[in-house]
Amino acid sequence: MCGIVGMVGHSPVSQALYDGLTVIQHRGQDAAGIVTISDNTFRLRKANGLVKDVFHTRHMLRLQGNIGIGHVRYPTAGTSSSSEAQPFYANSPYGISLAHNGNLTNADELKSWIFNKARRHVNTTSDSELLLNIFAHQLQQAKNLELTAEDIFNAVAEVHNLVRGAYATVALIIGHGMVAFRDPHGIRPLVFGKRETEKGMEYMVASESVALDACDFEFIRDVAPGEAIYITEDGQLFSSQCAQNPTYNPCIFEFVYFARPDSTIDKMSVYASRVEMGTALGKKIAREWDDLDIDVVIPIPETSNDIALQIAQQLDIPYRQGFVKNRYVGRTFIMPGQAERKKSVKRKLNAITQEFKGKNVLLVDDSIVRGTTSEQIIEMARNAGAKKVYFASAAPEVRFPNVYGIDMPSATELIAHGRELEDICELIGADKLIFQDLADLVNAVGKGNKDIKAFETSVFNGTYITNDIDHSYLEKLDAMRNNESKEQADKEADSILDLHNEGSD
Ligand SMILES: O=P(O)(O)OC[C@H]1O[C@H](OP(=O)(O)OP(=O)(O)O)[C@H](O)[C@@H]1O
Ligand SMILES: NC(=O)CC[C@H](N)C(=O)O
Ligand SMILES: [Mg+2]
Repeated sequence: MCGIVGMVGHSPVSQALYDGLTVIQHRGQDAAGIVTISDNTFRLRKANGLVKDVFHTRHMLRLQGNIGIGHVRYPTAGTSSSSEAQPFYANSPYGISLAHNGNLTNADELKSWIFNKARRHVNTTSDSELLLNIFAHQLQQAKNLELTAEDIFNAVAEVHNLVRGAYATVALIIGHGMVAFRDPHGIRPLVFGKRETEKGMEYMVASESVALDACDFEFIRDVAPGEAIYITEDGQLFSSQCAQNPTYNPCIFEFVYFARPDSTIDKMSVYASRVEMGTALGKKIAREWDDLDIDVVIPIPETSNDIALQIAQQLDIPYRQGFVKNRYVGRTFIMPGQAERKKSVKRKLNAITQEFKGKNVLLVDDSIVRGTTSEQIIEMARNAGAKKVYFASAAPEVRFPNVYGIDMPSATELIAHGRELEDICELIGADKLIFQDLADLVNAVGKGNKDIKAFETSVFNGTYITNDIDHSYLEKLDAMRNNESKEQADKEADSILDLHNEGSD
């Protein structure tokens, strides 16, 4: 999952963008970038790495201007090459720069369209660069040199007509301002807020509300599915619904894993939804495991902490933090390669022997995806002396690939794909295993906003909300992005793709 942020201010914005990116770092650890506008010129710095490593003082000094956007990347299309770090830039019309969270599902079609209809060449394999060029081409159709808000909204409407998939997007247009828009299903989150200053109102858009909190912006609201927000360089705000048939289908996995608990997405508190997940799963455990002989409930840090505490309370069993998390190792699931993910679990988590020795422990995680974490953690618990190791997942079995911005392209890499409970339990080495039911998960998250009639839940049930995903699409995606193919593509991209507009060192 990537993270995006954008700001229109009355004084330099680079520090607020940096701070905003730092608090949404959990959405992407691979690359980071900021672009600002000063004197009608883009100032860009982007590279592979964490926010703290990509931006040094010399870069921050270069990022002048009162308007800018930023991105943290977790690659889900193309390669991990720094040439595909964001924001991307197109020189025509006006000079546009764009950052994208999500994944387009008709990228091949769009690539042909952009060449044949717009005669534009896109040199990387990134779907986000395609999105930028489609948007740029549509803006080019405006009649007058000076763009109006209506011209911008018409361009977004045309983007919605052409592009399929998930896209929460923020873009800068030189001489005009900042545009943010969300796909017509609202799959990826996007919020905006305001901050009053002596010089006037400032605005920020971000993937998660926590970025607004960190930068002292007051939350205004979520950008609606299909809606676009346009803020001019001098701070006038316009908004318009640009999709014909928008529906509200946020990705449920944001609540399970991706988002920070202190964020609110589409009026639903991520923390509250995790507590509800704990209540529901606790009830299921009490219902289904009649010979309840659990001595202690232990979370697998960090995302499952709130869920495990609630399960412990529900079952009236002690809760202990039996694993210590190394604060210098990031999230393992969003690391780009399986080898690195596997190595990182032991570097990240270590057991406190006293909490395991001679006890029946219930380990709780938010989800089991590839099984990388659960398998190693259960072994660690046994090595620490646990008598019995039970395992609970706050999400149902993940059985289907994701095509909307979570890098799970290959069904065969998912431990629950084509397997039933007993097989999965045996594979991860647990004494007992339990998964949340999908209806309970939907209910736990949906409690916060009764207007959401359907979440994007494809990884659990194989129903893709955009209705354009079939077997052959998934086969192609698998061939292109399974572990081996990705490694190969990354190697090739590093050696071939040296032509890109990266900010210099
Ligand atoms: O079955 P797997 O493929 O291992 O994926 C699931 C695990 O990965 C995530 O943790 P991660 O380390 O990414 O981050 P966290 O610290 O936020 O829990 C998630 O919370 C699970 O623990
Ligand atoms: N996770 C995301 O949102 C990724 C955005 C885009 N598809 C990329 O790979 O850069
Ligand atoms: Mg985890």
